[in-house]
Amino acid sequence: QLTSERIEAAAREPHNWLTYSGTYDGQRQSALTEVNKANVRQLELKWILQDRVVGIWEANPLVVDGKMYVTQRPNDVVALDAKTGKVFWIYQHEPSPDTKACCGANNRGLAMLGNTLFMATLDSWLVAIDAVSGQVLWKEKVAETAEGYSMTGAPLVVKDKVIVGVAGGELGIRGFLAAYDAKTGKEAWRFHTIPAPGEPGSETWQGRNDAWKTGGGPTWVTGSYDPSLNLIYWGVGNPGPDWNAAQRPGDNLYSNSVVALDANTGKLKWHFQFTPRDQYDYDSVQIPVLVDREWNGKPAKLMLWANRNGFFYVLDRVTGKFLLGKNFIPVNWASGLDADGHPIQTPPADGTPVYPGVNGGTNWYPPSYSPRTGLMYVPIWENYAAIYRREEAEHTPGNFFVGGGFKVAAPTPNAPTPHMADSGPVLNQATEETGNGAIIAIDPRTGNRVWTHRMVGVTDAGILTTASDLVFSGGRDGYFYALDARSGDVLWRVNLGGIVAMAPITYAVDGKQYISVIAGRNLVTFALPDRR
Ligand SMILES: O=C(O)c1cc(C(=O)O)c2c(n1)C(=O)C(=O)c1cc(C(=O)O)[nH]c1-2
Repeated sequence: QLTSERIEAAAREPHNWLTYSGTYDGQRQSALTEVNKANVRQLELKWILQDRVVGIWEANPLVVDGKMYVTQRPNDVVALDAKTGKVFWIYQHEPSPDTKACCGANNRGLAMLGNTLFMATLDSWLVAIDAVSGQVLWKEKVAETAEGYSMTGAPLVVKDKVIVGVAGGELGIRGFLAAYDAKTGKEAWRFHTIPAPGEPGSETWQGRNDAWKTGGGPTWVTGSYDPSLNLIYWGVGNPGPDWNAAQRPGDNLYSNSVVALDANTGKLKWHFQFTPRDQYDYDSVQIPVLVDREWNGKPAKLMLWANRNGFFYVLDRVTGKFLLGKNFIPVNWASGLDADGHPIQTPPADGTPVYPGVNGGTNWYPPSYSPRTGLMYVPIWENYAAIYRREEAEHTPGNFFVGGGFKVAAPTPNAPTPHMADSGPVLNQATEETGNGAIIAIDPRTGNRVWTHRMVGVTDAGILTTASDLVFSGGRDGYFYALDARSGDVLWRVNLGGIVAMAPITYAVDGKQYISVIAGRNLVTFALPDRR
């Protein structure tokens, strides 16, 4: 039985991976050390699970007491033996073909409580599934496909509730987070990321009277949770329409913000907006990384955030106060941050390149933080810009509401596979991307880069760190890497032949450490050779 107490203390059972980021703090750091710098080169293939569908596979598996649970696109759930890869059961939900998702039939994984798994489906159902039998226990409709909503993120279980976010920032939605009773599926609270007239924040929507109704603010990546403060932290995406900010004068709260909500009631405790009145699609949906360490000589509860807009931030997570900010790549949409962390916006002239481009300096890819090195590890895109075209957007329910378009500014030769190339019922917005991917280590005390590991092409992969000072990640070039967490040196790499588009995880069964990563259609699991 997976209790909420066990999830809260997940760091104490590193043989399991109990929630999206491994632990509630979003650090994606494992205490397992069997695989270390000296032996990582000996990692060998243990088993592979192949997806039935072609397309980018972004799911984060959960591992609970020797069993693994993972989703496959569009909305299959697979239960398997974490040691051998033997499949126990597969549950298939076929999302309604009417569903429009901006960026592919993505699904990033499950949440679990007790013996129940929770999946948010592309057509916006929250489905509760019995982890033993694969049977549906209950299903709730979270939002309407016809209004432009979809769901691609993994839910987050907090105490007795399941919290879900929505996608649809390009489709004229009004974003929200919703909490459901894990047993019954009854809705417990809903927090709208775009305030209605009269609510606090509504003064930042000075456009047409109903601009807030189609104001975007999606919540498509899983947030973090601090049990000591009982606060849920969740990133909010772009305002709508995306490119034509002229249609929505004002700062457009709570788009491109982090919101801190009371976990019991969904009431807003504080917010911090990274990109007011965005016109570049800088969704601030990155995973909030919660870190307890000294700040100015005193113990502090911090939040670290490398944002899609190209800036790295340190916030006080009790109050939301801005402590430090610095760009981690060259940017030209802002000349810097003011004393409160607000960007000093310097919009480049229309028709000229904006850095970073539409995919940002980083995106949804999970970062990692190691309390051992004190460094934050971030997958980034560099040398990557977009030129925007802005025009009047007209809203029709369920259709794209973007107000223009963009093209990638400077395609590099031999650009890698477009990551939004996809087929099926889902519409794609972007067809080409370029730039260089890298993994960087940032020192939170200064915001400076400590090291950079450059890749061929860009990356969609998140990062796992371990207490043996290893950094695992991959790229669109198909390589899976182990780097030295202190120097960034490549200790081991293997070509898996497909895009690595999730964060690796690690777990142990019968005392043996495994490392799983998805590349292309394959979930590949490695371990050290068995001792004979
Ligand atoms: O505004 C939204 O609702 C929304 C949703 C999603 C998604 O659900 O995957 C993406 C984006 N925006 C987006 O801007 C983006 O760059 C993106 C990349 C990806 C991906 O899975 O690689 N999804 C999304």
